[in-house]
Amino acid sequence: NSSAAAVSNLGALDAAHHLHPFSDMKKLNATGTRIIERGEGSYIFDNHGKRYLDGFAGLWCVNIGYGRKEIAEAVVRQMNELPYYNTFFGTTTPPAVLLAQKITSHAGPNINRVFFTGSGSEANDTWFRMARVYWGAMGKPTKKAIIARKNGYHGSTVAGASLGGMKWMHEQGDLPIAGIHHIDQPFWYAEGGDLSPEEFGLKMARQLEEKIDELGEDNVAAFVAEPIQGAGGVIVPPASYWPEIARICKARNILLVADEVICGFGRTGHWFGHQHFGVEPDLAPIAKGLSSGYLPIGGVMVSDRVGNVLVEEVGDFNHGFTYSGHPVCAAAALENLRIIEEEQLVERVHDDIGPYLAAGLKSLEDLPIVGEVQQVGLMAAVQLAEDKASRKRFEDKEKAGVTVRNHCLENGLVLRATGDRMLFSPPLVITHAEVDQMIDITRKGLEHAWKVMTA
Ligand SMILES: Cc1ncc(COP(=O)(O)O)c(CNc2cccc(C(=O)O)c2)c1O
Repeated sequence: NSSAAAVSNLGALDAAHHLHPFSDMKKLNATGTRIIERGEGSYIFDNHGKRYLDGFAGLWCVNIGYGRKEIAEAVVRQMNELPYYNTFFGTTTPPAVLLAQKITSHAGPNINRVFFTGSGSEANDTWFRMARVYWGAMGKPTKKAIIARKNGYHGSTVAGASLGGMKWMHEQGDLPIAGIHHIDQPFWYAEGGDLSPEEFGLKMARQLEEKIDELGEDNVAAFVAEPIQGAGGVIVPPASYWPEIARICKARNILLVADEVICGFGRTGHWFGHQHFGVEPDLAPIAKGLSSGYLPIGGVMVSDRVGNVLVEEVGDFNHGFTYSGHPVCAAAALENLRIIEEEQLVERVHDDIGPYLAAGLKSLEDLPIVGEVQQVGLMAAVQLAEDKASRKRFEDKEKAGVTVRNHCLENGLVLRATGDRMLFSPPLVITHAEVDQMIDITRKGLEHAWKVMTA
């Protein structure tokens, strides 16, 4: 109901007043922005009424799909009852309590507590401080260093961006901050050379042990990793990787942190990605699918190993946010999880639509441009290649990915390209027919890009 003039002038106003994340604003102002107005199921609609199949579920997050009125109704009820109150100074609110309980009911027997935040980045900053407080309380205050991975992504706060391994982010703002170290990523296609995936997985995991030896075990607090790297390109590690990582964390007495911001809440066909790999984290940041993006909320799932010390030994943990456990955001997340539970969406991903997507993606493998397909549940990547046999990638990786992405967009499909990897992360409610549509449009985009890149 904003004024008609303003609505018709949104593009110009956007350029004049609104700085976008991760965007070259000069280029964006020149090309203009696509104004998204509506969403329904697995589709979004722009202000010209054009419909797009959202193969990326917003930003990895709209797990239950768009337009679920139940969440709006739960939010209106809570908003009218108690629009905000905090959980500082001995107070709490029913949605925050009930949400913490519901999350931990899906997180395995050793995780029984949640610390709430407003985003996934804040969740990473939260465990970053929590891990050091934990080791202080354990009488090992020098265990402060965090080991993370190149090409990992953990957010845009100072600690989140430092924990992340994206060099091009570190260069803006003189990151990483002290005390954060990176080892290589388990990206076999690009970095495995002549090693088998299994050998490469072990080799990459053993870099953790080497880094611990280099830093000194008494100086290392934790290792953090996404079960499957998301923004880095949906990089599924070889099967040998996670068991070895878990073994090393246990043997060398460092905390294992699984960043579940993308992998959580059914994305992999399990409630959490670490469950797909059979490892148990001591700490796990969450966000995105927690509320399906309907309202901003994040948190850290805390194991009893850390939680009991935090409660029994630490006293005041001097950390937290105004919106930690925000009652309206928590109400939206509660309703979101109820839908995921009642419609058995996690099981659906594992037993039905995940395998269906896998079959669809497999049908693309015959294309000359497809170097590799990786998929777990409803999280997948198609690696583009100039020469399949040698795993040779295109010189201009960005151009290859953008060419596929733009062709798909023209044909009504939103896909994410990270360099020369096409990423899929559709809503968990996507139907078989919509997967067929997604695969068909992707095939056309891949064939088009092959012509462009080999012309
Ligand atoms: C693993 C992981 N951890 C933390 C964050 C940070 O969450 P917040 O954004 O809520 O602070 C993320 C977020 N991941 C994310 C966010 C925005 C864009 C893209 C992309 O792949 O283009 C990915 C993430 O993927």
